[in-house]
This record gives sequence, structure tokens and C-alpha cells, in this order.
Amino acid sequence: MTKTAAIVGGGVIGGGWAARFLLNGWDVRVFDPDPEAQRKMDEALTNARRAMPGLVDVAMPAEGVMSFHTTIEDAVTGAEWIQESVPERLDIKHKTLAEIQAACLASAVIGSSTSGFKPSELQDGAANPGQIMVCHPFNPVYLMPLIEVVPSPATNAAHVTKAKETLTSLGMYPLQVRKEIDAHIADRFLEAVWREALWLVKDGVATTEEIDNAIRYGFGIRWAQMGLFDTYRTAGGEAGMRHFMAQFGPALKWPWTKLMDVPEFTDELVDLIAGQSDAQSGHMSIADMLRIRDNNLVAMMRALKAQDFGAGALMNAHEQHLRAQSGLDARVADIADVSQPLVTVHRTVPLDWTDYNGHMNEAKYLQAFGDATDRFMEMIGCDAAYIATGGSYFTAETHIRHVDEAHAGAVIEVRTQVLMGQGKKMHLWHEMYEADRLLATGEHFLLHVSLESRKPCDPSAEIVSALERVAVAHAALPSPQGAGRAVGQRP
Ligand SMILES: NC(=O)C1=CN([C@@H]2O[C@H](COP(=O)(O)OP(=O)(O)OC[C@H]3O[C@@H](n4cnc5c(N)ncnc54)[C@H](O)[C@@H]3O)[C@@H](O)[C@H]2O)C=CC1
Ligand SMILES: C[N+](C)(C)CC(=O)CC(=O)[O-]
Repeated sequence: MTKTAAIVGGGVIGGGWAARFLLNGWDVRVFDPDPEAQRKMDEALTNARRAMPGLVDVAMPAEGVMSFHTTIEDAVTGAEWIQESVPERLDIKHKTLAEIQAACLASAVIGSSTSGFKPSELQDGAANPGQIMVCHPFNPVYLMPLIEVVPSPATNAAHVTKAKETLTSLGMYPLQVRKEIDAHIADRFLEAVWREALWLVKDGVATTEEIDNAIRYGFGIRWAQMGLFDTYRTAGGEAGMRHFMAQFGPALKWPWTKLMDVPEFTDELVDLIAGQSDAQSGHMSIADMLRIRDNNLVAMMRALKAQDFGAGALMNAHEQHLRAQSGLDARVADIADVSQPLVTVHRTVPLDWTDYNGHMNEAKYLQAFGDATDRFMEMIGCDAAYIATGGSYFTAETHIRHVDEAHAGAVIEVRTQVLMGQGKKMHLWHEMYEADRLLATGEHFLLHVSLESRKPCDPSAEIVSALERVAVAHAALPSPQGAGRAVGQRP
């Protein structure tokens, strides 16, 4: 049976919650007095529909139904989850919670999105405190997994269990906070960093952009994959956390922050932290952790690279520089001798290209050959500027032969021979090598198309002439072994 959630307060956070529930198949009933609320929630939903399904490689459940209601009573009646996301003011939260409790099921979980109020503050004067807890999300709620679940001693254990099960079923990570505290766990960090940043800007030490760059080119990416303590465990070298604390313990007394109220760094505190860190990650050697850290950092920066954003944009700029240095940005017109196959890819096999068989995954061969084709297109003048004018090539057929294995770290080169290049037709033969060892061949037939009509058409005169120049030169080369071969044919 379809489950129902009620969202009370449909702003930035309520909209994110609505999307999280709806896209996981729940019906969602919304109350918000703002006449613009429906439009804003529809916009949040559009964003979520675009982004959220990309988190998993399986289809999401059929979307639930969203309805808008003119009273809290109507919205919450019969709902098994009620998420309060009204403004961060205790008086408004108290009034809202009272109206919710006057109409909702006693079995329903009432989660509050509050960024900083303690659950006992929210429960103050409530008719049924046992069903109220903090369920503090992170923006955007439809993508960020963390939810801080903060019960007070008055919250029913059964409601907390149900809340954690529900949040897990929505793909979230419910982190139960052991002891209620203002601003829970994560917002205490955010506040510390935010307040420190305000000082740095006020004192003219850094601009907002410099602070953001310090985070996104540096510790932000480290924290994103390992958190704080595991990052410092790896920073302690082979001796781990204990060594890290011994080295940086004295710095706690130095004015490295405005937060100078620091706990005494006693042997007991060192033992507590080192012990917890061992319990957390002692099952891995520091060497293992360094490898995991590096894999994660490379994968994350490659994801940013695909978006050409932040640290990824920096890597792309660096790549362009390396490309230019190695002559890999030359055009056919700049190359005096095109009689031999042209180098279209010269790169290292990255860590995330290998698979469960311990070698380069078959999909990545197509990636490398696709990159080789893109580069060859660029060499003959079919570059980004040309494509923006509405012409490009579509691949019509591909045949890849896997000849030998490639492993992470191998330097591979793709050499490209033109088997035919005439008018709109382009028939390419790619050979992938590690030094002189042939790893794979790729045979690709492409047609030049109009990106407007999506139909084949002739390329520009510049492309025709560059392609024909290479095709004529390569016609003198022997026909490559394996060209035109059918799948399964004996060598
Ligand atoms: N914006 C953020 O980054 C985060 C905010 N939160 C928390 O989420 C809660 C909501 O914050 P936002 O969504 O950012 O605020 P918001 O201002 O975007 O949305 C609040 C919504 O509540 C509605 N509202 C006002 N009075 C109401 C009432 N009596 N009954 C029902 N709806 C009412 C408003 O019309 C508005 O649509 C706050 O407790 C906040 O601390 C939590 C995590 C992150
Ligand atoms: C700024 N903030 C306190 C509202 C932030 C949060 O509560 C969590 C978030 O999404 O950063």
C-alpha cells in the first residue's frame, strides 16, 4: 500500500523532503500558507527528478502523488510521517507542532527539520512528546544522505526505530545523536567554520572566493570521502592517530583559530580519541587507508572534471597544458607528414578504469577509442567551435577486439588509421598499444550529420580536405590485420 508523508512548511527544506518521499513512491500532502509554495515546490521537484535518479543504477519506484492542503489538519490526517519544516523560530514550531498533534496518528513519526533546537525544546508543552524528534536534513534533501536523528529522553524508542527504518528505506543515512545538544553534530562544525570564515573576511585576510577555494581545492574533498578523524589518522603516517595528536597537540594552545576554548589535551582524551579511532579503522592498515583515500580522491576529482567545475576545472586546465606540451593538440594542417597512423590518445589508465577482473574494463576500451575518434575529429577541424555551428559526426558502427590486458597505471597510446574518408563518410581504424604491445583494435564507421535535422550531410570544405589528405596518405599503408572481421571469425 502507498505510504503517506505530510510536509508542513514547503520552503527550501520542505520542498526537498517532498521530493525525497515522492520519488521513493510515497504520496505527499503539503501544507504551507504561502501562495507561492506550490510553484516553489514544483521547481524543487523538477530539479530532483533531473538529479536524484542518477544516484542509483536501477529505476526508482513509481512516483507518488503530491497534494496541497489548506489546513494542517487536512494535510496530516492519516499520514505516517510528518515532517515539520517551518521557519527556525521556536514559537512558530510550538504552534505548528500543537496543530499537527491535534490531528495526526499517535503512531506517526513527527520529525522536525530544525537546524539547532533541541528535541526537548520542541517537545515543551506538547500533547504527545514521545512522537516528536529532530530529523535534521542537509540541503538539497533529495540528494544529501545524512539525517541527524535526535531524540530526547522523552521520545519513544519505538518511534525512533521506525524513523530510522523509514529514512534508510528512502536511501538516507540516519545518524542518531546520543545526547541532545544545540545544533546537533554537523551544524556545530558548519557553525565553527562559518564563524571563522566571517572573521577572515571581516579582518581582510581572505575574500569569500579565496575561502571557498581553500575548501574546494583542499580539505573539502578530503573530508567528503573520509571525514575528519580518519583523514587525520592517515595524516599521522604509520603511527596513525596517536602520532598525529602528539605532533599537533601543542598547537591547540596556539592562536590558530578564534575558538580558543579547547578541552585539556590530557592522556585520557588522547587515549579516548586514539581508542575510538582504532575501533573505527583499526581493521585497515594505514597503507590500505592511503590507497582507499587516493582511489576516492581520484574518483571524486574525475567526477568534478567531467563537470568542469572546482578542482575538476583546475585538472582540465592542467590537462590542456600537458596536451599542448606533448603536441597532442596539433591539427592535420599543422602536421607535415601524415603518412603513418596518427597518435590520438596518449594517457595513463586511471584507477577507476579497472574492474573485478583486475584489468581495464571493456567499457573503457570504447571510452578510449571514443576519445581517439573525438581527437581525430578535432584534428580534421570538427572541433567544439565547428560543432557549435551545427555539424558533427555520429558513429554508425563499432567493432572492438580485445587482444591483451591493460592494467591501472599503464601508459596507453591509440594510433589511428583512416580506412576511408570521403564526403560525409569516415571509416577509422584505432590500435591501442602499451609500448609496442597491441592491446586492442577498434573499427568505427561514422557519418557526418546536421545536428539540426539529425540527418547525414556533407562536412565543411576544410574538414573534407583535411580528411581526404589523411585518407590518401593512409591508403598506402597495408590493410590492418583484423579490419572488417566479423565477430567470432577465426584469426
Ligand atoms: N535552508 C537550509 O539550509 C536548512 C534549513 N533547515 C531547517 O529547515 C527549516 C525550514 O527552513 P527553510 O526551508 O530553509 O526555510 P524557508 O523559509 O525556505 O521555508 C519555510 C517555509 O515555511 C512556511 N511557513 C511559515 N510559517 C508556516 C506555518 N505556520 N505553517 C506552515 N508553513 C509555514 C513558509 O511559507 C516557507 O515556505 C528550519 O527549521 C531550518 O532551520 C535544515 C537544514 C538546512
Ligand atoms: C545553515 N544551516 C544551519 C541552516 C545549515 C543546516 O542546517 C544544514 C545544511 O544543509 O547545511
